[in-house]
Amino acid sequence: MDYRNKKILAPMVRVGTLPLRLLAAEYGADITYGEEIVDHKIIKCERRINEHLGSTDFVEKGTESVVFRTCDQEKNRVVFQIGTSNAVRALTAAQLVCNDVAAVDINMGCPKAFSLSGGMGAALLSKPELISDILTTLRRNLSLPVTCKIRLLKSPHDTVELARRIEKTGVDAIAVHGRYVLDRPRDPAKWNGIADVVSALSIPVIANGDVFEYDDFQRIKSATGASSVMAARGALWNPSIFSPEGEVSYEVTQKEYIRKCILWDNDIRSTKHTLRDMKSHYSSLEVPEWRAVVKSETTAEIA
Ligand SMILES: Cc1cc2nc3c(=O)[nH]c(=O)nc-3n(C[C@H](O)[C@H](O)[C@H](O)COP(=O)(O)O)c2cc1C
Repeated sequence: MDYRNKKILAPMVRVGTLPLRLLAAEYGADITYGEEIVDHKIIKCERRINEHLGSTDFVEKGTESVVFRTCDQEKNRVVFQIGTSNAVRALTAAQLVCNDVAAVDINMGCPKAFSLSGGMGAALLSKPELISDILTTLRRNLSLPVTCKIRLLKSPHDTVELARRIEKTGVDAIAVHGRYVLDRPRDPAKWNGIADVVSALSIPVIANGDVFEYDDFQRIKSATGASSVMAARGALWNPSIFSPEGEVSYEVTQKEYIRKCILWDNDIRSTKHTLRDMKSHYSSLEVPEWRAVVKSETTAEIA
């Protein structure tokens, strides 16, 4: 996988399932990350071909619960993001999916209590030896690209030192979310913090933070010198953000999203959660249309 000059759909829990990934790609996303999946969870799964949908499913053994669904169409651009705190488990998780995805990524930025208490996400940022162990283990044992996604540390010096250490593990690229662990999403992303990492490394750096419209892809690239750019909320609110032909209306992308959720039998909780995040950006949720969505028990009802 080439990480230069790419527009990338960021990993988003509950949101970055197959329908949103395919939609983002249709509008121009070159690489699409799946939602973070914790190693313990994927390790409990078995791979099944779903003849009916034409998908490859990773289903929790003994249940019908689909933990990760993908398809051939996205095989060359989908990135499987792992939540982990252990090199052996991360490798076991990656080996299970490695023939069906284009790359694997380790989440080192999630500040949520669930991740931190399990020693995952941003908890890794203060454990450089564990980071090296995980990334080196993956790099040595997998033939597909390995990356990680970090946040900024307290000082530019610390961030750059960590990034240099990560580069030494042989990873193919590093994504930098330009916020500190304690920052809120509404705090502005610090693009200069990303620029510091770009100047210090030779591997491609993927810049992430506050890309809300098509022109922002170029803006953040010029400001940071990064090789590629990753968008999360901007792409969730309107996946056509990736389109060089200009954004289409939210009503259109929402409809397309629901259509894909039906086609790929997306988990209803993921569909509702994603629609909620999309919708709340544009209007209050105190409207009859949204109340009807909340009550819906199937995607067909939502449609
Ligand atoms: C709904 C949602 C879910 C997210 N889930 C993940 C995740 O699974 N893994 C991850 O590394 N980051 C996750 N993030 C963080 C984003 O990938 C991204 O780093 C952050 O939102 C900043 O990008 P933005 O300013 O373009 O939104 C999530 C963000 C949102 C809004």
